Amino acid sequence: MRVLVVTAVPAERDAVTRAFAPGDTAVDVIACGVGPAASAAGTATALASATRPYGLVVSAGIGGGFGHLAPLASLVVADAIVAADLGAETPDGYVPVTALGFGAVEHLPPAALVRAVADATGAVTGTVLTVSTVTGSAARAAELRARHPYAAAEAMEGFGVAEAASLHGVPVLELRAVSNAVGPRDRAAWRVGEALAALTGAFGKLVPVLETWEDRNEDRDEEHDDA
Ligand SMILES: O=C(O)c1cccc(C(=O)CC[C@H]2O[C@@H](n3cnc4c(=O)[nH]cnc43)[C@H](O)[C@@H]2O)c1
Repeated sequence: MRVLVVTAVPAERDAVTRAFAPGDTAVDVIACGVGPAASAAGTATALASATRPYGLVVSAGIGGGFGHLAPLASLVVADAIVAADLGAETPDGYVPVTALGFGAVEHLPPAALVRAVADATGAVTGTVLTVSTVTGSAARAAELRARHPYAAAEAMEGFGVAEAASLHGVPVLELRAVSNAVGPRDRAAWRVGEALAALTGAFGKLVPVLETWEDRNEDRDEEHDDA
């Protein structure tokens, strides 16, 4: 199975790439830029121009962690990838686009794969929010936590990657290494180096997981072929 890993910036791409042996052609890692629009455009382009199809897309990088669930340098694997600010403000509060009759605000990665990734890497599982604006206040963090009680992390690309993957019928995962706490802005407190090292460590443990998952999927495909 070929895997496409999508990061925002080159430092994240290189952290993921460091985990793989030179010449391993089963995994392609690309940096598409910051935010859901750049990541959706880059992922869709990569999927559409692939000469051999991808069996999985992974949105990966650093992210903000919610409270005690996801401390600095810990890992979060998404059991739900949720667009947290795709909607409308109304007098009664925020309304997601789905309540307005449009689109989607959530993608669900394959549950068995999420469990396997969590077991292999020690990642916490939870909702990973996609935001267009990094949270910078305690009030906004509390608002997001109230709206998404299972949120473990926030980042800026997962939902864009997931929309593109969904359009192409490819399953998606999101894996984040926590560089900072979600809350009042304190850029000096971000621990980017530690988070990137955690990301490399996590991907080093993922290869056997992906191979096992591929085998199981192939078994399932054969069962379907027989039916
Ligand atoms: O400054 C650096 O050396 C550096 C190295 C690698 C990556 C960065 C970034 O700033 C990447 C931006 C990327 O990070 C995600 N992110 C991280 N923390 C948060 C957060 O609290 N809320 C939302 N997003 C966050 C996000 O996905 C950005 O694309 C810097």
